[in-house]
Amino acid sequence: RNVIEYAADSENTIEKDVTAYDFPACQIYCYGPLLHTVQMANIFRDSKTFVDMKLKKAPEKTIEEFDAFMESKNNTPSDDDVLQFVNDHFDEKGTELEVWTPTDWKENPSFLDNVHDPDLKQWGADLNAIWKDLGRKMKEDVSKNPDYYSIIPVPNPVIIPGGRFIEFYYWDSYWIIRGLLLSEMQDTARGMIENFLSIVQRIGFIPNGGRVYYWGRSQPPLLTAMVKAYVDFTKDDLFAINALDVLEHEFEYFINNHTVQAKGHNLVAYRDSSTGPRPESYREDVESAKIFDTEEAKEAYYSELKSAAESGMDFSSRWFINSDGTNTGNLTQTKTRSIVPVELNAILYWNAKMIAEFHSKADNVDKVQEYEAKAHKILEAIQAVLWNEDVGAWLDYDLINNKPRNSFVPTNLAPLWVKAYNISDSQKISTAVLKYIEENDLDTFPGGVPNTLIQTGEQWDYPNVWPPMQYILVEGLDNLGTPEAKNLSARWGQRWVKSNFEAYRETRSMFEKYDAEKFGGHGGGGEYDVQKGFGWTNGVIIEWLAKYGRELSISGNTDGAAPSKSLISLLGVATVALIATVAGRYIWRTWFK
Ligand SMILES: OC[C@H]1O[C@H](O[C@H]2O[C@H](CO)[C@@H](O)[C@H](O)[C@H]2O)[C@H](O)[C@@H](O)[C@@H]1O
Repeated sequence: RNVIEYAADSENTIEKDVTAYDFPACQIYCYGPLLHTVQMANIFRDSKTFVDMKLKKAPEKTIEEFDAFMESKNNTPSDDDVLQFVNDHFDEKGTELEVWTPTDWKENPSFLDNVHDPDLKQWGADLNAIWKDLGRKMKEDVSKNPDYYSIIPVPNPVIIPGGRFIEFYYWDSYWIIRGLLLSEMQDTARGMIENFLSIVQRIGFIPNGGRVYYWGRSQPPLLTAMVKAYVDFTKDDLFAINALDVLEHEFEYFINNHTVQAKGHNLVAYRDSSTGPRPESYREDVESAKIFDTEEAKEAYYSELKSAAESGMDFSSRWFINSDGTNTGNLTQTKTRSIVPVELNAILYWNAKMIAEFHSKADNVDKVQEYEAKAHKILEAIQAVLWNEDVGAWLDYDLINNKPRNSFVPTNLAPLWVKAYNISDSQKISTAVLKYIEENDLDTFPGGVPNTLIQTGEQWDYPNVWPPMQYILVEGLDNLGTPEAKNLSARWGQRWVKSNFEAYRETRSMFEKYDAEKFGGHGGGGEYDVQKGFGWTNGVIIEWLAKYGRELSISGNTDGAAPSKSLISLLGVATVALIATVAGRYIWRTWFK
């Protein structure tokens, strides 16, 4: 049965989660000799291009013709031969989609009334208009002939991230949906959430993005939070109540498929259930896997890479564990499956709390107790394994060396965002966390807080700064509620808005990531060019224009970053030298002349 047949089953109780074999299109786009031959021929600059192309003939027929083609070329076709085969059998990338103007788009959403600075107001209006560029609708043929496409059919149009990402991405959609709600586009937001609910009903979980080749992994599970955002904005409690079965299913899917043990507690870690290299970055993975001698070792490495992709942080020194147990090294030391990540556990705690809250709206007393108890267990585990009193933050846990990973990542503060701590400890945590921020010099970067303090060339490492991570930090500090934490939160939020504005003023573009070192600078590195658009970036800025718009002004636009500790010590040395020189001269003149 294919995904459409799953959808047609109205009862839709999912007995198992899907595998690649449930998607006939997977024999083209997820694994096998055709995928290998085309991706290794290096005919497209971006490996994602090929897996996004539509088939001209049914998958089985295409495979048959591919086998004949290989035989005719003695199994050694030239790159030009392969290109010819691709042109004969595939349509261009993206032909399955139409640009879609959201029907509920409004010219002057009320968040703009909160923005007083005229330049920022105009920028807010420009961002609101970008929703129209990022709207995509699937052509009817996709649901009639899903086997001809790698895209996963969904009932409603979507807002995409932009650039090379022309399909939905799971965690990106959380910030997109919040931005849509503030832009008064409730129908579009609801349509996207309904797409996700239908995907869980058909597939059992939400894949990384809207393509069959992402079938083996998810992304940070934010569907329940999307429903919560929708209900908070619309007060439509019934929407949440009706979604409960699906939300529970997704929650259980994560627990059942991601649980690991640490210090006697059950926690969750990212993982992937497919085999082989990432189809969308096939050649890159095969190349970097060359250092491994055996097929088994290569396979384990592919799994680590795909698990890192499930985290959304692909790739980063955050996931490196080298032989001495530290995170220096390179991509081939990626060991995602052996690291207990702070934010994934915090998000699951949050999901359990929100599911309990939705059940309480329906007076389902037993279910409220059940999910409160699940939340409590996760919180206990987070407290016992991840919170680190000495450091003043939560730390990922290394299951190979059985020790915390004391290295900065914004997710170390993710429990503040989802309130995964004892609220009565707020003052103590605030003191500890602010000391941690100070010690790591995190307030000194003009372009935002970097994702790590280690430079590896990977896109989720220094100096790149990512919108969802700024959001987690800023909202987390705000939630903490102490005056000091709230003050820092507002400064970081406003700095981010100003820096994004500076980049926009210079380039007229919104980027997927930015540069911590440069106020108004965009990010780079990793395996593809920096992308523009950009869904989550726009969502976060719209939210913070609404939040800070009355007090924000960009006249004399500067970062307001604190001087770094190294700069302070440099200034200190310079001051001492100056005083010594002046004093020396005085002594020389008065005593010796
Ligand atoms: O093609 C390489 C990788 O691209 C995606 O990851 C990046 O973009 C996503 C969309 O904005 C974002 O969700 C993710 O955090 C980024 O790292 C994709 O999600 C990966 O699976 C893929 O391998």
